[in-house]
Amino acid sequence: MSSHVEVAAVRAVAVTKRFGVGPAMVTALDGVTVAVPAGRFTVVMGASGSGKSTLLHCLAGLDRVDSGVVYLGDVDLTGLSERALTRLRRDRVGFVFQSFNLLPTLTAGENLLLPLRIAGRVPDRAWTDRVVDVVGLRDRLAHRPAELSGGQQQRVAVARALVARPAVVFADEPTGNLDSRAAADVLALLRRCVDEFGQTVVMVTHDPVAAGYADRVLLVADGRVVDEVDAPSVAMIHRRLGGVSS
Ligand SMILES: Nc1ncnc2c1ncn2[C@@H]1O[C@H](COP(=O)(O)OP(=O)(O)OP(=O)(O)O)[C@@H](O)[C@H]1O
Repeated sequence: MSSHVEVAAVRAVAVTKRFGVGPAMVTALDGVTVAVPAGRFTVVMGASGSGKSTLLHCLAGLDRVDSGVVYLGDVDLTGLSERALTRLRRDRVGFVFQSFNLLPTLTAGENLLLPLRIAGRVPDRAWTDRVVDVVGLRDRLAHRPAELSGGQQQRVAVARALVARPAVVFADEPTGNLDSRAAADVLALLRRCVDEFGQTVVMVTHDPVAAGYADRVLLVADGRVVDEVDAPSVAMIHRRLGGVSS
């Protein structure tokens, strides 16, 4: 038996989330209890509409839950005011979305420092330099998004998520708009953030190949986490997905 004690970076306990009312009501999360281990790369998979993005948004404090509790570290997000939640998201959470969400008028360098500037924080030069090197953007910092490839834009977005040293980086289909080569670059980059910085990463994806980069895969079906697979092979993910996505 392992004596290793897994520390959760973020946890959901009996979380329920519904959208709409009456006959149009959808239960997107149906009593989810799950822990995301710190310093690991966790991937969330499942069929379309199974609740993956809703789970990510609830874990990240982007969406309020209807019942249950979400803990980021030991902070109960459900007990926070809007203001406190906004501050916590700004200081403790990084986001990467499918659409890169960069400001077109700013350079890559300005984009990646924007959240810190908005927060009134002074960037840590040594850390920012390290992040820029890891994402491989040193010679692109003066370029605007339109002058960058999709893969490069997404790497700026990953750097932007990292510079504030968040407790958790949440990524929702970060490779969804990329060709397979750029996607592989971004996935390798996220993997490196975990291995070199001890960053906690949680990523929603449809792509079993992307799941092959993960330490753990959470399989979601009908608003529930129905399986957890450690150190999955791509073939294993295909098999398990086949079992839940009918
Ligand atoms: N804002 C919303 N209003 C109404 N229903 C919603 C809303 N967001 C999600 N839903 C519903 O909740 C369920 C779960 O949606 P969610 O986006 O979490 O699924 P998903 O697994 O991420 O799907 P996909 O892979 O297609 O992105 C779906 O039935 C969806 O239609």
